[in-house]
Order: sequence, then C-alpha cells, then structure tokens
Amino acid sequence: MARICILGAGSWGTALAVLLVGNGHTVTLWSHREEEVLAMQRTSANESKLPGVVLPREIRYSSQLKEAVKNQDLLVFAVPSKATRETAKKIKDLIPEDQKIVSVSKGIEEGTLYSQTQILEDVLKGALTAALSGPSHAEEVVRRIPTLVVAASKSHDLALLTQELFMNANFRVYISPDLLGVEIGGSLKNVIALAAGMSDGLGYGDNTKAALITRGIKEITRLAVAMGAKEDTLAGLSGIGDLIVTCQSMHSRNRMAGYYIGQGDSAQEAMDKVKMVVEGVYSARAARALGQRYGVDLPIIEQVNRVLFEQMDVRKAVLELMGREKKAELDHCSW
Ligand SMILES: NC(=O)C1=CN([C@@H]2O[C@H](COP(=O)(O)OP(=O)(O)OC[C@H]3O[C@@H](n4cnc5c(N)ncnc54)[C@H](O)[C@@H]3O)[C@@H](O)[C@H]2O)C=CC1
Ligand SMILES: O=C(CO)COP(=O)(O)O
Repeated sequence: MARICILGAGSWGTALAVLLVGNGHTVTLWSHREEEVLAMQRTSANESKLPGVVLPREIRYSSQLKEAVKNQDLLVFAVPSKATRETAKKIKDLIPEDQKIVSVSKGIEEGTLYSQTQILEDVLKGALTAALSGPSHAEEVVRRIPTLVVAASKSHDLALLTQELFMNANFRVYISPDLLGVEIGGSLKNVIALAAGMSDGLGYGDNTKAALITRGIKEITRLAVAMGAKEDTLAGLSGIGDLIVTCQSMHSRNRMAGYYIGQGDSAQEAMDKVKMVVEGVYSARAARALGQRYGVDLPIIEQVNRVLFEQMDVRKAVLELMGREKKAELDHCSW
C-alpha cells in the first residue's frame, strides 16, 4: 500500500481521495484554503463540490503543503490547470528530485503552450510524471459507476505503478506510452465541449452535437498527430471517449458553460454560474495558438475563440462553420 498526497480538493481531487482510500492507500488531501480543510474535517463531506457524498474517515486533510507532501510515494496534481505551475513552484524545495507525480488536471498553459506534465517537468526538473485521463466525471467515479481511463507516462514503470494504485473493480486503468496524445486529447476536448454546450443553448439537436463530436475529434487528432502523438490515442479513452462524455454529460462543466453562452451569457457570466473550473475557456486560446504553431486548421476551436474572446455572436459562428468552402471529408483522398 502506498502513501499518496492529492493536491487540490475540488470535485476530482476529492473523488480520487475516496477511490484511493478505498484501494487501501494512506491518502492526504491538500487544499490551499484552510476553511475547505476544516469544513471537510468537520462534516466528512465536500458539500459544494460533491453534494451528498460521505467522505471516508480514513482521508487525512491538510492545508499545510510542507507536511502534506512529506515522504509521499506519489503526488497527484488535481488543481485547476491555471494553478499547476504556482503549486509546483511551492513544493519544489519540499520534495525529492525524483518524486513520482500523476497529473489528473486537463489544460494547456497559455504562453508556453505546455501540457500539465510539461509544466511539472519544467518546474520540478527530475520529477517522474504521468497523466491519468479519460471519461471520468467525479460525480460518477465517487459513486463507483464503472469507469475506464488511461495512465500515460514516458516511463513504463510509472505507468504500471499508476495502474496498480488506481485500478479497482469499478475503475479500470489502461496504460499508454503516448503521454502527449493523452494530455492533448484530455485538454482540447474541453474546448469542443464548449461548442457542444453552445449548440444545446441555441436549441439545436442531436445532429449538430454528433457533427461537433465527429469533426471535433478530427481537429484534435490532426493537431495531436502534427505534434507527434499517435492517432490511435485520440480514438481512445482520452480522445473520443472523453469528448463524448464531456459533450453529452449533465455533469460537464464545459458543456454547461457553453450552454449558458448559447443562451446569451458572456464567458465570464457562464463561468460564474457554473461555479467550478471551466478548463475549456482557459485552454481555448492555447489550442488556437498550437494550431497556428503547427500549421493545422482548427475551425471549431477558432469559432469558440471568437465567441469567447471577440464577442462574436454564437449564431454567426455557426453560420460561418456551415458556410466554409466545400470540402472532402477525408484529409487525404483521391478517386
Ligand atoms: N471534476 C471532474 O469530474 C474532473 C476534473 N478533471 C480535471 O481536474 C482538475 C480540477 O478540476 P475539479 O476538481 O473539477 O475542479 P473544482 O472546480 O471542483 O475545484 C477546484 C479546486 O481547486 C482549488 N484551487 C483553485 N485555485 C487554486 C490554486 N491557485 N491553488 C490550489 N488550489 C486551487 C479550489 O480551492 C477547488 O477546491 C481540472 O483540470 C479538471 O479538468 C479531470 C477529470 C474529471
Ligand atoms: O474531464 C472531465 C470528465 O472526463 C470533466 O469534464 P468537465 O470539466 O467538462 O466537467
């Protein structure tokens, strides 16, 4: 059994604490807010994030980073992607150089265009990193609803360890060497999910949603492959799998934010209503910039950016997508 510290006590960090304690590990759940820690200790619940869920007594809580990360076999980074770099900087001098870290956050950093594990490796030189990703809403995982994810790492040993530590009868973990593909799939699906939510908010139907999912995964795959990822990864759990769940689920924060925008709210108003982190809004500009860097056409991601940041009307964005030049479905085809 392992000693594990989870950094970030949002819905995902908390659900994973429940899962890992259930797997028999010694788990410390760290929050940067002391009042969050005190509330969880007092009520055995994280009511604002996972309402109705009773947290097992075995979970240890801490708002003190120094004690939380000390002597841990594994750290799990579950803070919002915008907080990954600052959290990594805070623990830099508190952990061994070869600390094993699993990132479960989904996002691309603006400016550097780094994935989560690239940020961790940038700050914590020498750390061994993995990403755990796939269609896995916290609300379902914590209720032991069968869920499949993928643990990716450049280190086969760390991928195997991650699989060993997280997997149980309701949570099946595959492994993969394609860390980049897994992280790009997990991050960019959030941007497409915003578009799917906008479609719902406009009152469009299943045809539109299916089109966004199908052409959305095409965009994500094109970009990921241009960056060096394997095409198969994007046809897997952290590609089409996560895209389907995020575009369809009632639990999805990204889909919900998109819905409010489709109903006429601004991006900020939509995020305020959702109350939890809406990663697609933070990754949209980075996704667009990656497209420009690698010379890849990302039409849906482009229109999401215009709606989010350039006050483009959502209906106009749809008209522009529908009115693009006539094309073949396949990127490369001949008769
Ligand atoms: N909720 C879910 O079902 C899943 C979430 N994820 C990913 O996990 C990450 C975390 O998401 P959620 O847990 O849903 O977020 P959440 O919105 O439920 O909670 C965010 C948490 O982060 C903390 N936080 C905010 N700013 C911080 C900072 N500067 N430093 C440290 N902590 C800070 C907040 O106190 C809060 O507890 C995201 O990248 C998300 O995409 C991945 C898979 C499933
Ligand atoms: O990544 C997720 C599920 O796999 C969570 O998606 P949302 O952030 O849209 O809720």
